[in-house]
Amino acid sequence: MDTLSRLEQTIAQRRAADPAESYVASLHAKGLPQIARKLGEEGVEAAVAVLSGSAEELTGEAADILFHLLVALDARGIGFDRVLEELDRRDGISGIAEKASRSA
Ligand SMILES: N=c1c2ncn([C@@H]3O[C@H](COP(=O)(O)OP(=O)(O)OP(=O)(O)O)[C@@H](O)[C@H]3O)c2ncn1[C@@H]1O[C@H](COP(=O)(O)O)[C@@H](O)[C@H]1O
Repeated sequence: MDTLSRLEQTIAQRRAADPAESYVASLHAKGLPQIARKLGEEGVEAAVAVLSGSAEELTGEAADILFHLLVALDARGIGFDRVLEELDRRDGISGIAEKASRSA
C-alpha cells in the first residue's frame, strides 16, 4: 500500500479515537471549521516556506499540508481516490487551454 493510502486509512481509523490521545480525533472534536482553519494555516506556512524556507522546512510543510488535506477530505467523506481520478481526468489537458475554454 502506498504512503498516502496508508495515511488515509490511519486517519479514518483515528477519527473516533480519544481526542486526548489522537490529534486526528482532537481536530474532529473541534469540528469542521477547525479542520478547515488548520488546512488554511498549513497552506500559508507552505507558501512561506516556498519563498524563504530551507529544503528541509519546505519538505516538512509539504507533509503537513498533505496530512491536513487528507484529514479535511476524510471529514467531508471524500476518498483520496476521487482526487486522483480528477487529476487523471485532467491529464494531458493544458492549463492554458483549459482556462481559455472557460472564457470562450
Ligand atoms: N502525519 C501526521 C501529522 N502531521 C502533522 N501532524 C500534527 O499536526 C499538528 C500541526 O499543527 P501545528 O504545527 O500548527 O502545531 P500545533 O500548534 O501544536 O497544532 P494546533 O494545536 O494548532 O492544532 C501537530 O500537532 C502535528 O503533530 C500530524 N499528526 C498525525 N499524523 C499522522 O496521523 C496518524 C494518527 O495521528 P493521531 O490521530 O495523533 O494518532 C499518525 O500516526 C501520523 O501518521
